[in-house]
Amino acid sequence: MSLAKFPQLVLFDLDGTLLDSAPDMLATVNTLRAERGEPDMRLDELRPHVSKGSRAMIAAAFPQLDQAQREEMVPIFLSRYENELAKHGPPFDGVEALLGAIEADGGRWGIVTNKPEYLARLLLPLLGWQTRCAVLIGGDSLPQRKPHPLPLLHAAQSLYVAPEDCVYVGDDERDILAARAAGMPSVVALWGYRLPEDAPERWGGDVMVGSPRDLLDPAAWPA
Ligand SMILES: O=C(O)COP(=O)(O)O
Ligand SMILES: [Mg+2]
Repeated sequence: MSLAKFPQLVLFDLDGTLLDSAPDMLATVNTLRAERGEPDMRLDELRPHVSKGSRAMIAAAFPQLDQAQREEMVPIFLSRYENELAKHGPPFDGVEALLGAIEADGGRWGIVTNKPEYLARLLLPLLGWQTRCAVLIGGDSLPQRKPHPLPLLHAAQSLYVAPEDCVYVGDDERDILAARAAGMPSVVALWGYRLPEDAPERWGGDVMVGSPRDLLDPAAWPA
């Protein structure tokens, strides 16, 4: 039997890391496009933008709008997305097994997302995670968001764990930049959302992993 253990606190990004939210985002975008008489966008067109946040998705879905018009659409996008939360996109395959394995090992896990906190909090009970997630920080919970290290440092500190004893798992460059700035080891989640020009091997993560199932082996985590 391996003596390796999971990190005592694992912090996860949400969209593109724990949750395959791209289909929910696609339903949101297509509702807005239908309201404007525009045809549906395809999943493969929207998916690469999902971890870059609502503004990036709006820019991808409505390239004809100027900056001010896109900004006006942000609250409308978020309110439409509230109707689609966890309706079309489940956690990625292997995520439930991984969270269960961390818990069975006596470890804790939490979420640090750039999504507005109220939306992330609405998702927790829909996913059955409300009593299991030890800490949740959203993009508007603190004065700074990822790639700033503050959300990761705050999450670790709130549970009295040193940053170097945590690991952050995320699918976007800003996730890895935030972890590095926080002095926290990081895992690049290659199963998530990326643009063709993104180069995850250059982000400086400690390990790159292809599937949540790969992390079921404690030896796969940063040493
Ligand atoms: O909504 C966003 O900005 C993306 O969310 P994430 O940080 O969970 O990937
Ligand atoms: Mg993400």
